[in-house]
Amino acid sequence: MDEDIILNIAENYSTSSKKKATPKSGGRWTDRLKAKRTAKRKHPNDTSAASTSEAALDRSPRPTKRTKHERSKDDDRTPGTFSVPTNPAPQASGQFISSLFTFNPSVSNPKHAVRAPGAPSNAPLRDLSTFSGLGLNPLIAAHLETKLDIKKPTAIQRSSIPAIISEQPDSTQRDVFIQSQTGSGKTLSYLLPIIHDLLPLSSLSYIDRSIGTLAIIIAPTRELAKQISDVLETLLTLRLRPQDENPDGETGEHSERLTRWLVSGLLIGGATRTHEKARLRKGLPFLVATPGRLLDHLQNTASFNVGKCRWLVLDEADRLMDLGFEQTIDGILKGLEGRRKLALTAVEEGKSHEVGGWDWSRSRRTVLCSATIRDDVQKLAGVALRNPIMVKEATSASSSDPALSDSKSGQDDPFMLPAQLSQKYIVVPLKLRLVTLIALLRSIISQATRSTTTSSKVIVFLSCTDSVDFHWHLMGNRVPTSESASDSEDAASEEEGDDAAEASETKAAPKTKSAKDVGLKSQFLPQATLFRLHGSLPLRVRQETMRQFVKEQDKSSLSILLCTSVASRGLDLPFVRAVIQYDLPTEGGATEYVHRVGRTARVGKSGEAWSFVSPSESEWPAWLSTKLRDARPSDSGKMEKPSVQLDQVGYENVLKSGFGGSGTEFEARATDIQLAFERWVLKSQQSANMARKAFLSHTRAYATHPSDEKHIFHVKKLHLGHLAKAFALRDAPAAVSATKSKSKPSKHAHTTTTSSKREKANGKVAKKPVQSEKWMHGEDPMDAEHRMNKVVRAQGRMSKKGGISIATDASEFQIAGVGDLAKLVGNFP
Ligand SMILES: Nc1ncnc2c1ncn2[C@@H]1O[C@H](COP(=O)(O)OP(=O)(O)OP(=O)(O)O)[C@@H](O)[C@H]1O
Repeated sequence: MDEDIILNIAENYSTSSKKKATPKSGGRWTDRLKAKRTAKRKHPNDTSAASTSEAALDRSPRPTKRTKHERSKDDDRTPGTFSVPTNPAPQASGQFISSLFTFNPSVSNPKHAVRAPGAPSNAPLRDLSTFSGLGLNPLIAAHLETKLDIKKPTAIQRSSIPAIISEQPDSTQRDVFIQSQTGSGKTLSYLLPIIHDLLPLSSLSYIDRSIGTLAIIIAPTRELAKQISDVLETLLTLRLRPQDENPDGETGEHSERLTRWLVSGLLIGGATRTHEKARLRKGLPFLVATPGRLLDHLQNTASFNVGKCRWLVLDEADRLMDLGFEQTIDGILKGLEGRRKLALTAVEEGKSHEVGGWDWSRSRRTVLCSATIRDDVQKLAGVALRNPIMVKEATSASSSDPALSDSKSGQDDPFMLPAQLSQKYIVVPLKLRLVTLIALLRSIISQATRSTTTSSKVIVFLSCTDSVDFHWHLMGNRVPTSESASDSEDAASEEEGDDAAEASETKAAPKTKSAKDVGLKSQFLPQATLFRLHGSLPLRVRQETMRQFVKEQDKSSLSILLCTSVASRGLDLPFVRAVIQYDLPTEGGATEYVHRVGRTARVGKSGEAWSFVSPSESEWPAWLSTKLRDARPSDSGKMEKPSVQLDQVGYENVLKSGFGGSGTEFEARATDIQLAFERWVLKSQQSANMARKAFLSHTRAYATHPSDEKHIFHVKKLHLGHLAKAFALRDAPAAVSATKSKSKPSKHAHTTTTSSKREKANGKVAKKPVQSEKWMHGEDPMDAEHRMNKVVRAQGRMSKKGGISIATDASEFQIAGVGDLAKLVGNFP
């Protein structure tokens, strides 16, 4: 099955790539000249022929000529099988190891230097605004300042707090839609007003937790729910005192913890239902929950006392919609309404033991938060919100009014990003993706260790769980065991806890006995600890990962988190220096991009966002920038410019920065690392399986880009043989999948799709296994490696001879000399 998919794709690629027009510009001048000459030879009368010539498609940076024999061999090649032009591989081996730096499509150079980021747009305000000046209970304001070091509100807090706590009759009955850029403090913008509203209930003589649930916050993922719950608990542990008491004294005769009754609870699955029911029975005035679990208790837990609920918050509304929670939320709204009616009827009929004084005339208010406004979010707002006020950031004290408006006003708003965020992209040939990632991470580590700030974390987004698992094991040099490889398979479903998740959580428990063992060291990334996070890991592994990743704040110890989009929404991970989108989002398009990059540049801090773009995806940056909005003031002084541009950085500069050396030395070092990774894949059956699985899952994920993005992301445009290299696979995809389908080494394994098919059709059986399989069976793979190294060295010499100008700006970030790197590679795997 897998094999068929790959074969089809590979054949399609072959056809389409030949039809593809060659760009007339971009690449090195030697390559362009070469292409032009070749085209002229083939089509002497056609001046435009260079753009379509086959020869021009080969944009090798190596300016050597291929022999006729080599050319014809290359032209016959099927995707994924590549010869080494200057050093033809021995025919006997049956396999060629593709050089990293040959046969890559040309990549145009950056058009301009990376621009300086703007002034922070989501930082706490510097004007005279204060929390108490916004009308917030001074006890809460004092607590924020003295205990949490939060002194000034952010722009969204300045808009939302007065809007939510307002006692104007027309405001108290209205719901609220909060839209604000990422990392702008949305959580406090609703939590503070809710605590402000509930705090006065502390003076009621009968108040205790048995009052039931008064505020519910719904979050789309377990991680986010846990994070909100942690913030809430910090706020609720305030020892709030009446104003006439000494705010400095921790204890005192008249000291009273007003919030003692305001207990908060977390419903996210993972715990048994019986345990959750027991907590609900005791009473949880604050509840943070994932949608499915909440609905479950609304439908099945009789003791869930929620009839007096005053607040419902739908956080990360766009993610809730992405995950298909529309109906669940509808069910929750109906469930809450039903329970309220039942409670009220019970009071009216005298069946309830209610103490008097409760204001039943006050209806529940709903707050919906989102960093983006999309049609589906507006649809949800239409269902969940009643006569909503739209709250957006007010950029100055006097502009707080314009920040409140009818919810429809934001209809066509593009997504806004923090102005201080530096957004960069690298167009990387597929074969070079893996080594470029390593180089980029090494550069970032180097900068982080030399920087005076504490930002020392990097988040790398990948397309799927298999790819996260593979890269984590590969970069951490951990050969997967059946236990570590099966972590994902036995664990809970991606998002929140339903029955299956709960059951599998329990079942997976013995396998994850070492939940603490979630970080790996990488030889190529000195001082860094590698973590992984995806929705298929058991909950306790996910939680331990988050705990350790967040805990690490020492800049001498850099943390790298490899993850899927599960980490993109709402997670507030402090000190994230950079977000790398190694794989661009397959779902959610620009919205997902905004959320992912929003993990850095939070509350006024600086941050970098890097995106890996394949040559066939080169339209993506322009497409994306039309959907984004810059939060920097425009020339006219207006705050929001229509769009923001991403800056391109040349992949060669990244390689030089990460691997150092002079001239083209970085090519040899990148090759060494690539070969070390390839050896790791060949080291064991598990590693090889993991690499293949990651490759296949990634390819499948890639095929799920929505149809309106297919002009940029189409699997047919991917050269699967080159892509295999990025998964440290030496085999062409067909051989990969053929090997996958056999538990034993395949007798039918071939290096080319066509020969494989042909021989199968003829009923012939190949006698020689491919090189990689030979090595698995005790034969030496080094011949091929030596050939590849030789080619790279030869290229280096020839590049210099060819007079290509080589930038040597690498030393700025150089963190390991040739010797160090060689030693690292030597020790790996
Ligand atoms: N007024 C403030 N001053 C300083 N720090 C603040 C302030 N308000 C919030 N923060 C901190 O800013 C960080 C980000 O806040 P929060 O997670 O609420 O942002 P967000 O807007 O919800 O982000 P996202 O859109 O990614 O979900 C938190 O660590 C929070 O403690």
